[in-house]
Amino acid sequence: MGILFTRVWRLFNNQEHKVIIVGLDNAGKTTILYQFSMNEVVHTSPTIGSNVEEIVINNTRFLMWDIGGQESLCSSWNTYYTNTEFVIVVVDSTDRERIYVTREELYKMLAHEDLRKAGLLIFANKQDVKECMTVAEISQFLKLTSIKDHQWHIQACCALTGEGLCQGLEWMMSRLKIR
Ligand SMILES: Nc1nc2c(ncn2[C@@H]2O[C@H](COP(=O)(O)OP(=O)(O)OP(=O)(O)O)[C@@H](O)[C@H]2O)c(=O)[nH]1
Ligand SMILES: [Mg+2]
Repeated sequence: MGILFTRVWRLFNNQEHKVIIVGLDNAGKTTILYQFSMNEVVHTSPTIGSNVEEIVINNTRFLMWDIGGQESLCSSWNTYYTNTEFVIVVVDSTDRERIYVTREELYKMLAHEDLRKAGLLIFANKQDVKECMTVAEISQFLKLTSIKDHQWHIQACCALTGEGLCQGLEWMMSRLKIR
């Protein structure tokens, strides 16, 4: 019984958690994905389709899908939703004009049945740029406090330096622990 329990526990603990990284084009999704997987800044070009990487942190495995954010691609985000445990929404904090587009896409996603149980992590990226939107401003624009049916967290970050990314992952790990 003890051995069986241990095996089941390991199996459970070892499972891969599916994460999708979405957001408008140029937000920094691919840069974030490769900061997670290689710990460095890669030269990116607009993603057509998706990139996927396995990220292992303290024995916890995440399978992270970085999905292209160009307007024509947003309508295909839903093909990635099945079994997703976390949605990471990357916001370009310098892009004040399109924050409302992000809000529209965000609420469309949250209403999708396949994401009913998914946790939501918002990265307010490009915090290195002067006069970018703050976390408080983005929270307000996105009306985050109105989200009651999903666990959510917003994290300021800079994908170029990696600042703030670990804190985002830590929040995801903390959500896994309390399940
Ligand atoms: N200043 C600054 N630039 C960043 C930051 N993160 C990403 N970038 C730049 O923003 C541009 C777009 O980054 P990507 O990671 O390709 O953006 P993306 O969200 O994957 O874009 P799509 O694939 O088109 O959806 C690149 O030139 C990055 O170097 C950041 O934190 N600060
Ligand atoms: Mg990309």
